[in-house]
Amino acid sequence: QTDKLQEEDNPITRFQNYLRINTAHPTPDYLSAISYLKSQAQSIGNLQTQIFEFAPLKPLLLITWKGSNPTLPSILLNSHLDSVPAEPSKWIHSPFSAVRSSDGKIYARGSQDDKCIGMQYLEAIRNLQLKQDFQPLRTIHISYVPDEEIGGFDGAAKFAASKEFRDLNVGFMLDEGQASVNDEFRVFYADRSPWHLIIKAVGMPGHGSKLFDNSAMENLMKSVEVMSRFRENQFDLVKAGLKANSEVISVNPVYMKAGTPSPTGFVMNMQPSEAEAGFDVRLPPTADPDLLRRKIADEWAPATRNMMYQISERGPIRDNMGGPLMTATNGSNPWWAVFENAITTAGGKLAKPEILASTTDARYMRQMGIPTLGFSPMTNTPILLHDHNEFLKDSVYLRGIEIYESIIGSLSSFNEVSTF
Ligand code: MET
Ligand SMILES: [Zn+2]
Ligand SMILES: [Zn+2]
Repeated sequence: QTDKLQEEDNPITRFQNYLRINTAHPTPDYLSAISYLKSQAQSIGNLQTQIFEFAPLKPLLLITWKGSNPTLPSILLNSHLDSVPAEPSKWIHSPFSAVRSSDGKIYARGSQDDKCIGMQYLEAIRNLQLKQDFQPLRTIHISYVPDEEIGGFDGAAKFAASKEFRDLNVGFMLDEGQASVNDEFRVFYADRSPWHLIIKAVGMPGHGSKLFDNSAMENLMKSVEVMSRFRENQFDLVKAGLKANSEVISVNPVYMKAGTPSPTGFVMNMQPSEAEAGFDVRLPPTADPDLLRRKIADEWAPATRNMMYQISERGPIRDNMGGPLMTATNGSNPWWAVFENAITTAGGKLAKPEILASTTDARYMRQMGIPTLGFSPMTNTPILLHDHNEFLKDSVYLRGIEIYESIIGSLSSFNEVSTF
């Protein structure tokens, strides 16, 4: 057969092809993702590519468009290669099929978080290269990093601390943000910091019928009650409109583990001697981590109630001066106005800068002192990251490319000598 249907090559199909690479944990296909992105860069031309491996089997792709004045600090556009897992049976389309519905919704794990921006950066550069009169003054780098969804320790953390990163002389960076449900673009100047908290109770085992004090389950449940009250108090501040979701400390249970297993489930007439629960905790940059540590030790998991706990702090929470890890969005940061103007010039409206409720790799670069904004150009879009049926509309995606053309054009042409 000679008339084999040739697949169309356009921004949407190129996005779909990236989405079809299964980069979900626990076995993200980094090699296929990188080879796809590299081939995209080659098809654009005039770009250099480098692959780093700061940890074994954790490749990182760097794409570079050299500026006419490479001595000026460069611009870095970051996105992560990996995705969280998906439960295919709960999706209306398979999570790695990137099906486009008749109303233009492209369904895929990663469509919002964050493969959209990874491809939009490239499409914007593709378009800028077609403009005869455009040549970047500053060098533009795009980084595709592994492992963001599992903390970034073998990805952005090692990258940011490397000599290779220092040599890029990055002056300003963009990383992922989050969708906006209205027609204003959202921008994020800080992230909340994640802690993984595990609390564990031990106690005397006993017959299922026996009432006694200090069982492991009783002790664990008391802690859960105390923590639920704290959670409610924080949530009340949000519900009352006093604080944004991202400005309070969130504590959400993510697993509970207890019981004596049996072939058909659990032994029902035994009270277990051990019980544990895991929590996702997020601290806004203004929170006092010492205060929370004390609260955990004294109230949430007190040794007096036979409780043990383990806090795993997932990344930095303070800057190098001991202050909150955030990027200025005022006159003290010359990049801010360039960014803001670029959005306006493209006909976009920008919402008031926010703290991100979740966490991104940006924290590692902010810690290196690099001004970093979180931005994913998705307006009028429900926030579906880590959710079932994650999708992005084709029209929103294409509009995002135009927004990035404006942003990348402005940032790379910014001629002021940096003063910080
Ligand atoms: C725990 S590190 C951050 C991973 C992911 N981006 C999240 O916010 O959950
Ligand atoms: Zn993400
Ligand atoms: Zn995510």
